[in-house]
Amino acid sequence: MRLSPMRVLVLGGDGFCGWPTALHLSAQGWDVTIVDNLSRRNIDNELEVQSLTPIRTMGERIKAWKEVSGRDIGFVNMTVGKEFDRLVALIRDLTPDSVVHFAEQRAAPYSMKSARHKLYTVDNNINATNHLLAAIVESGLDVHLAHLGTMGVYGYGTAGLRIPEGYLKVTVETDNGPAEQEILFPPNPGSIYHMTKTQDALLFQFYARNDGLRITDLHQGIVWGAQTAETRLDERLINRFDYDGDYGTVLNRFLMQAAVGYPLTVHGSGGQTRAFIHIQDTVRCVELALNNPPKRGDRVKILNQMTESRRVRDLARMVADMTGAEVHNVPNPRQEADENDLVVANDQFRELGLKPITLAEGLMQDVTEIARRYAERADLSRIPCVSAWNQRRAKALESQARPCASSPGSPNILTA
Ligand SMILES: O=c1ccn([C@@H]2O[C@H](COP(=O)(O)OP(=O)(O)O[C@H]3O[C@H](CS(=O)(=O)O)[C@@H](O)[C@H](O)[C@H]3O)[C@@H](O)[C@H]2O)c(=O)[nH]1
Repeated sequence: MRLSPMRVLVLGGDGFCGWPTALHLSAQGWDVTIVDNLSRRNIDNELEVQSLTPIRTMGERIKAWKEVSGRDIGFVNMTVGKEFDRLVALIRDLTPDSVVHFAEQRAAPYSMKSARHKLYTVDNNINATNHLLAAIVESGLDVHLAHLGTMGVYGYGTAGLRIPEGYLKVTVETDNGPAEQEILFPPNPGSIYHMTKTQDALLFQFYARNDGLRITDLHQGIVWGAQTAETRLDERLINRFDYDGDYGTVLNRFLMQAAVGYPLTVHGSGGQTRAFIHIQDTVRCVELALNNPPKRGDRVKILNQMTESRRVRDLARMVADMTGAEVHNVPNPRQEADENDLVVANDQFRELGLKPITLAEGLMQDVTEIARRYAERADLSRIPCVSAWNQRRAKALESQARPCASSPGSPNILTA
């Protein structure tokens, strides 16, 4: 029996999912090292926006965790997709059992902002994944890789199909009659960001088959909530909270908008149905994935990391009923279906023992309270989503923009 703690590298451990995951794994007894180039903080500078919650420097975060838990977390400042030799040396030096890979630009609107943002997202994300896979091979070590992927690889036009976990059963005609096969689910990304995750999936297929790498790809839905058991322990451990039009995700945005008295920004009819998961379940799922890796020689293990599907307008209604907020239907900057159904299989995590947190009012109030507590840090001019997917959407935004601001800084609402 192994007595030393399991070792894990958390790439992208400074981000919204990475930081609470690093803390959770450390609390569970894993020996954690964060690898991050702090790019998310630099993008805040570029966009001239900041996390609603006052996040601390990496040094302060790690010091606070040591004080609170008595446990050490290591930190290496590195760009995963650019510093190959350092990455190989780090893996050889630390001999991790697992690597969790969050080190990608994760916002669809940011990836669609301009040509430069498309190039950056493709370059950063695909190189990070390829460098990591090649580095694991180069190290000669048997390291399990768990990657944070997205539900968005499936697309949202699956016409009532219960979306399986990564692989689709198909019947093909052969000379001996019909035969069943399982193929990788056909990718159908809705943004450059989502497209990079579909490319990652191909890299995983190749390295698993060619080099026998053990890989888990977690197809995660939209995360909501802000805090986990560990980030709540001390204000210095607080997680980031994005509310701006590029990085804020829909439910957290609605809860924040309600808290600061800004009408809820439903894109189009709000008939878009998406998969959701609470941040506490995210960290639990990553732990479950690390504790249940595929065997060497197995195909890539793909799990749908979501707990429930909801329609955007239903979420807006729930938040409005809870808080009294107004709901505005605004022109949709995205090239996406106005209405879609979404039924998703998540049997594997349930079989591993996940007891999903659902959209209970109590937890939504928790987020609202955080938003209220830090409301004075909000810059309301950063709330509208202004990154358009294409010229047609950009024109629709421009032509329908009718500022109703009565004073500087008040909501610049677009009416449909
Ligand atoms: O103020 C808003 C913001 C968004 N939406 C709509 O809400 C839906 C979801 O948007 P989102 O920004 O919450 O989520 P998305 O861009 O899909 O991306 C997020 O969720 C993905 C999971 S999934 O959506 O692909 O399942 C992750 O991969 C990404 O990293 C994460 O940023 C979209 O139809 C969008 O048009 C609104 O109606 N109003």
